[in-house]
Amino acid sequence: MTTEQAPTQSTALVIGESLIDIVSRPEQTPVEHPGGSPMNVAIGLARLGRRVELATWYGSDEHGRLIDDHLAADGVIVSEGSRQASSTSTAIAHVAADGSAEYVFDLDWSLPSVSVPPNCPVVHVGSLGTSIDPGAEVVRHAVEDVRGAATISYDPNIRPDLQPDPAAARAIAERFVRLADVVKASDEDLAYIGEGADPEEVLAGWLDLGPKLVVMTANAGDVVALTASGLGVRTSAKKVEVADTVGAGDSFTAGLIDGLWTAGLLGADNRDALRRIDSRTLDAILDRCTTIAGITVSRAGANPPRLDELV
Ligand SMILES: Nc1ncnc2c1ncn2[C@@H]1O[C@H](COP(=O)(O)OP(=O)(O)O)[C@@H](O)[C@H]1O
Ligand SMILES: O=C(O)C[C@@H](O)[C@H](O)C(=O)COP(=O)(O)O
Repeated sequence: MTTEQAPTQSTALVIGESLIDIVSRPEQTPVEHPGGSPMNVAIGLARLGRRVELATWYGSDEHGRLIDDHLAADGVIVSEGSRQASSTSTAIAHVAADGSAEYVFDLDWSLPSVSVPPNCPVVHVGSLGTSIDPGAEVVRHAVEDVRGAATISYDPNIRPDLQPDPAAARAIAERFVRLADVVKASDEDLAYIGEGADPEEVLAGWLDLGPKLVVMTANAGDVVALTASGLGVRTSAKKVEVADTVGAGDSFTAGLIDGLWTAGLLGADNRDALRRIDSRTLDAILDRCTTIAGITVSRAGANPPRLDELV
């Protein structure tokens, strides 16, 4: 008699901070939303129908329960050991009249270890999770270990308040760029670490460090994507009425990972195919990413769309 085991469903692993965004607007009472760039990416992927595990670090306090409920609502699996912080981190997001946000953080990022789920074609890391020790060092080792099997996606999502030295922020970012296959950065990230250099040139320079695909987003401006095989693609952001831009880049990143997944370009075995992605496939993926991010900016907080909103 043979026992047949169902194949394990592919699972994306996201590693990074979960926190509570306390969104403060002029002359309004602050509102609390679960946030943290990597957690937003995990939610974005889950809403696009992907199985996602999140290795993160938060407490079992009231804020932690808000995060639990938020992740459970979209079926994101929380890695064991993620809920042992003494308190849940917070980010006060000051939203200006134009919808742009600036953050002030109260953070603890100390996750002790990371275990990778079976059948994991992609690992996404970034933001504070790759820049704040002691957790960032654990993330770097995890990425070094898993890159033999999985595609690595990275978003520096630099917060100058926490990384006041642009050269140091650049050195940290580039350690991860060297390990990554796909990098998404905003023009603001690139301008900050470039210290006066053209953001597009900083982006292009990153291709020499190893990634197969690098993408720059710029609020309502164009998206620029460059590949290691020499392709360059430019796409416009969608014209939408902006509620706020919280989580826009994260929803874009979720769309990017999801699009590459559908195109069969994830997993270490597909690194060369990713490098050779054609312009039609890349154009279509980026166009869908701008739709996803456009929906996110059209509503309050990091609230990315579900699949049925994209038809
Ligand atoms: N004002 C806006 N109007 C339309 N789309 C926007 C706007 N701001 C952001 N987006 C969308 O979100 C994407 C990511 O925005 P960006 O602000 O660069 O990311 P981040 O949140 O990482 O700073 C953009 O490429 C665009 O598609
Ligand atoms: O993790 C952070 O840096 C702050 C988050 O709380 C916030 O949700 C965020 O990062 C949004 O990121 P964006 O996509 O770059 O707007």
